[in-house]
Amino acid sequence: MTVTPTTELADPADYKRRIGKLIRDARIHRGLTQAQLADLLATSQSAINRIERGHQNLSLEMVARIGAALDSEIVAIGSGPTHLRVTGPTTLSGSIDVKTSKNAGVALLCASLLNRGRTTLRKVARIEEVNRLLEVLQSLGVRTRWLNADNDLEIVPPEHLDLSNIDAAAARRTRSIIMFLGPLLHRLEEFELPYAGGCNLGERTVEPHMTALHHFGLEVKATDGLYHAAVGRGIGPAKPIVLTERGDTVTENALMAAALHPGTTVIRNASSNYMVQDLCFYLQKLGVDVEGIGTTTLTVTGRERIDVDVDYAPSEDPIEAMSLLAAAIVTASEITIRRVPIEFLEVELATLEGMGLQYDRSEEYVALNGHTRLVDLTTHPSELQAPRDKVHPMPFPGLNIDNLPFFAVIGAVANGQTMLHDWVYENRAIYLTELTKLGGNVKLLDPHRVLVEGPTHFSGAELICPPALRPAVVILLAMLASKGTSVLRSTYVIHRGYEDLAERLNQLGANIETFRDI
Ligand SMILES: CC(=O)N[C@H]1[C@@H](OP(=O)(O)OP(=O)(O)OC[C@H]2O[C@@H](n3ccc(=O)[nH]c3=O)[C@H](O)[C@@H]2O)O[C@H](CO)[C@@H](O)[C@@H]1O
Ligand SMILES: C=C(OP(=O)(O)O)C(=O)O
Repeated sequence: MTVTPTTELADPADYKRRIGKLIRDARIHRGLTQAQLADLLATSQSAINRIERGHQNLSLEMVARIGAALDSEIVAIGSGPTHLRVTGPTTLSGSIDVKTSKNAGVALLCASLLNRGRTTLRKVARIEEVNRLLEVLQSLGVRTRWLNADNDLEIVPPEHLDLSNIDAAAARRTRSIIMFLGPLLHRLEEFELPYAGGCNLGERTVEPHMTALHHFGLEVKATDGLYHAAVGRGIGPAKPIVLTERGDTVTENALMAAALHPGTTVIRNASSNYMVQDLCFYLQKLGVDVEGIGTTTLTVTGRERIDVDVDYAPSEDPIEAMSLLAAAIVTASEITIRRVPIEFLEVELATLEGMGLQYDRSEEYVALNGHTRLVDLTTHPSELQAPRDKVHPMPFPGLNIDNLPFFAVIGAVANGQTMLHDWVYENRAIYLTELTKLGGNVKLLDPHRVLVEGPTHFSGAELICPPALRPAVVILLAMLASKGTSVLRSTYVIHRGYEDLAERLNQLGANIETFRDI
């Protein structure tokens, strides 16, 4: 990724000179010659000279390496927000692989706390949500290590977990911290966890989690930004746990609590969604008996203690696959999206077919987890019509709630009116109206219903990322189709769930520059 630090008004040559001067000052401060710094960086003295005079474009990696070599905060990559500058309209071409899912990644990181042995997770998406959870795990004394460029990740919990130094700032940036409750209730009798955070999607209850885990003796009081948890020992579910909402993370929390409960637990109205299935397959590798995977009744026979070295490869992300499909559709491009977890995208594809999307689908093959069915999809530029009926999500095997927002930008390039009904989130649909700033015709009928009228001729504009992952990506995709230059500011929320999205779209022919204020 090339990151260009900038202030909005600075001329590009000027910020290169400013960075060059910062580097020169830091080098002199460290008492190094240009040749000595060049040696440390395995480059030439003339390259350092060019950098210091502001005559050289710098990659993010190079700036980071210079910062490390000079032990200088001044040239280290700052912690300020990153922004994207998109030049469009773009036509994409080529192939792209779907990465493994954020939602299985975070569940598996939490589940690794059940195991006293070593967990190796293969090809984990290197995204900010994972980074936050790794920071929290490390602050509890868990050893975590990226093993290679394939993003294989090793996790080794300590004999005793210490919550006294928990990284509360990292914990508060993710909702997934709530999934520490299930594993922790077996290891600690009393503990505190910061409130779950994450995207701003309106009220999101944690009550179903508390009710499910109460069956395992967990009592939680929430005050002063903390969940105060106390666990009654020797308590296990006396009857099936009936979830009041078919939520993904609540199902995962109940599964994790059941995994270390040495009896049989039945979970009804369980989610059978992709991340839940990945978690179940991992639990099976830990020696936990799980029946009913892919259905809404899970029967788990847990173990008193789990201590195994285990290797697991989570499956590909259906939401990233949908994002890439949407990218191809809005830019009217022919691309091949490889490793699409087709069983979690059937309704989305059927809806798109109904709208007129032309595509080819390869034979199915199996993901590295040994279970999930994958295909490669090749899109063809197609004239789309708005769907006759509203597009609405349902728990799996319905249309995934996280895929619904992409139908806003797809509806915008289709002929006619597309109605989206997001009954799930109190406050996510509202962000889709940001498409109007790029020329879209998007009306919020009420907090849950959006009407999109197409076709749209998008044109570039400057926007701040909405504080919600999928709507933010929807805006980015519309920018790919927009004529002229667009700027999308403060993109952390996108990095929360996508690894190198801008760079990977650039490999397909997009023109997206990442920059940062200094
Ligand atoms: C880390 C992770 O895996 N996150 C996913 C998970 O979050 P998670 O499992 O945390 O989702 P929530 O429990 O917050 O559910 C999302 C919203 O749907 C409501 N609700 C849910 C189920 C139900 O049967 N009835 C109902 O009303 C909830 O009250 C909430 O407002 O599931 C969400 C819904 O699929 C996805 O958007 C998230 O990407
Ligand atoms: C809402 C989402 O996730 P999370 O549960 O991490 O907020 C999402 O993935 O779009």
